[in-house]
Amino acid sequence: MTALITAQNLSKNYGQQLALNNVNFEINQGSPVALVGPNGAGKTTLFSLLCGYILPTSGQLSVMGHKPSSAELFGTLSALPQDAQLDPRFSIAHQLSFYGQLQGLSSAQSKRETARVLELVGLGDVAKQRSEDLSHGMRKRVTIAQALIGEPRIVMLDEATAGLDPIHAREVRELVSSLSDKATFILSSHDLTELERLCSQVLHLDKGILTQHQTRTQSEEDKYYVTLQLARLYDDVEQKLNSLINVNHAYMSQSKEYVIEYTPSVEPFDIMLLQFCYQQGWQYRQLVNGHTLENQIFHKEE
Ligand SMILES: Nc1ncnc2c1ncn2[C@@H]1O[C@H](COP(=O)(O)OP(=O)(O)OP(=O)(O)O)[C@@H](O)[C@H]1O
Repeated sequence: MTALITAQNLSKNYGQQLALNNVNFEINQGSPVALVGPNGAGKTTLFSLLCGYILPTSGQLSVMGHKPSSAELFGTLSALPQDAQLDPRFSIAHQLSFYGQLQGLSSAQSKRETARVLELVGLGDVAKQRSEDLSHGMRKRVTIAQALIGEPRIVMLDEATAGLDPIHAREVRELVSSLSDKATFILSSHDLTELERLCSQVLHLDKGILTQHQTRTQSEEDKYYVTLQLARLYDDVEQKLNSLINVNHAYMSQSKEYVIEYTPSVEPFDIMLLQFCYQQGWQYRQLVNGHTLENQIFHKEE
């Protein structure tokens, strides 16, 4: 499969400030991709490079085989900035049609396109309303509809759920998931856990350095690991886990959370472990096969 986006030895300096440091990655068409990292990690810089707003200091970036700012990519990639606002003076339909016309659609085409994208985000009935009549979550969905005008193949959403309450944030995630067959979404966020289930690939940036991680598919080397989260702190958990016959090594990865490497046997290890928790009187919160993504990224210990 040809990659949709390829970055090779990509670096970006702002004067003395190194924002991206020799970054390499590939993004294929399909499931959403998460771009995660703390403030100042380089996420916006990477988005800006992909959009062709700025040029790399060194290295190559290719979007569908073209340089980001090239004319061939017009209309195939869209980006929604974190602080995208709707104009309170105009109806939703009026604004979206205007964006359609900016993309080169005729008035009639842009009206049809507006109806299509509003339908896609489940807001076909708000076309005549103004943004102030809509909830926060609905406004966000309208801006996502705006990003879908012209059927781009890549849609980049910067902090799509920032400032939304948990219910609206979940709605946006579900919307992105349901639209994943229409475009490849790249979502940036500070919050890894919110994107872990939605995205199949995570690009983790920190101080301009990138690491790539696959979610969902469990790698071979992760096969005989489980991550156990207990509901509370108990005494000597690590020691007791290490005394179990099938356990090769258990360590506390963070408060109340333990990563356990085991040797498989006839009895499924997870059942045995839960029975052990029950015998010890330990209440558990969750048991995950393999390392959690958070552990893969932040707790590469031992
Ligand atoms: N125009 C600029 N001039 C100088 N330095 C900049 C510029 N833009 C970004 N930087 C610096 O580059 C680094 C990466 O910034 P960037 O905005 O890409 O990070 P980010 O991950 O998007 O952060 P946030 O989550 O806070 O938006 C930071 O150290 C930032 O201060």
